[in-house]
Amino acid sequence: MIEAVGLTKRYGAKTAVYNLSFQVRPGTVTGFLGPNGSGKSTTMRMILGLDRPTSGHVTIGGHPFRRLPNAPRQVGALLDAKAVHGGRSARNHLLSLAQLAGIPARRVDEVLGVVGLQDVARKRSSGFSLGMGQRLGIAAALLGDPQVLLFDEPVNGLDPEGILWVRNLMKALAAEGRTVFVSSHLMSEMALTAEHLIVIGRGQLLADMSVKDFISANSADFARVRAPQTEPQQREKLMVALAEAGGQVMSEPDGALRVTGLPLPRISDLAHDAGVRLWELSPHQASLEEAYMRLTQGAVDYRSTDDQRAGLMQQPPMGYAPPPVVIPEVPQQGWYAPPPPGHNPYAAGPGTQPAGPPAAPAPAPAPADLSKSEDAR
Ligand SMILES: Nc1ncnc2c1ncn2[C@@H]1O[C@H](COP(=O)(O)OP(=O)(O)OP(=O)(O)O)[C@@H](O)[C@H]1O
Repeated sequence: MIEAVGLTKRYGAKTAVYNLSFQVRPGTVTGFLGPNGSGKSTTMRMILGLDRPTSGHVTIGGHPFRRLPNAPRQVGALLDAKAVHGGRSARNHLLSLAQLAGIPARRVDEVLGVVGLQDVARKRSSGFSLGMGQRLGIAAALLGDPQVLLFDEPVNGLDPEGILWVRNLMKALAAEGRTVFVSSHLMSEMALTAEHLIVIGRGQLLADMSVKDFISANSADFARVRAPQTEPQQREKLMVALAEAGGQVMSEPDGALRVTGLPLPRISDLAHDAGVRLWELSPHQASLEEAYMRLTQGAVDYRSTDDQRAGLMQQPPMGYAPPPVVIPEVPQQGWYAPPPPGHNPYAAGPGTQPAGPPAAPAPAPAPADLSKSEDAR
């Protein structure tokens, strides 16, 4: 088990991590989430004894990393897959790590097989793709067959097959009773891999709970309702009926209505009573991404100016009750189901907007070189 108590790290005037307390338990994959610059890498580096906490402490199995007997056999980590001597072959890189940790050479060939690099084991790692480098980094983490594993963005650069492989590997390691702590920005992947989440923002704990609880605590399920778009007055009538019955109604860019606060049968009855035909009435469950965005949006440091124009900085809460006639639009595109394949009968309807991909995040300022230990920087 990993246990952090009051963990704080300051770099001069910058507080990277503040008063962080959490436990990472064995037997499950624990996801570590947070916006860029929120302190995830700094926390992982403190867990691994590479950065010294300004205050507080963190232990693995009850010991600070630096006092763990035979640490490489107990803890494996992938922090920066690029931290490899490019002139060495994959096998020689792992052999040198194994030698330092007193691990037999045959284990090197074993882990090369596990990560699927056996055929390129004697090639120089400088020629490796991003995904191959990640696999080599994962091999290094597995070398000592450790009970505790930390992975910082392990699927970075992997193709879909590689992502699936990492997902299954993390789950299998946890199912063997190991402690698996993994950071990622890929929410859809985290939703499939992790059972538990630790979420931080600006260095502080925002959530420590199961994925299921996290989603239900930070999002609301909603109904999607669509009246015939060829008859705008029907849509107006429906909006008024739903709002008068206490529903919170928001307009999606393609003209559908997103309704919270009313169960589906009630929406159906209200539409019937108002004499409005429905083209769609469907339940929608919020995703981990939506719940995450909702929780962390106040803690995002680096944001594209496009996002500001799109209103991502002032997103109204789900409980926002609009005036009966002027219905706000759902500000974030891409959070709802895509239109059906093939001919889309709603595509030409009023209020339809192209559902482009979410704006790319702004490039963060050049980060400090985290591949070196604090003492070396
Ligand atoms: N050695 C350092 N000196 C000064 N500031 C640092 C140093 N290391 C990290 N920071 C700062 O601490 C904050 C947390 O950085 P950290 O890399 O831990 O965040 P992160 O959550 O891992 O980010 P990302 O998701 O982008 O990898 C950032 O503001 C970063 O600039």
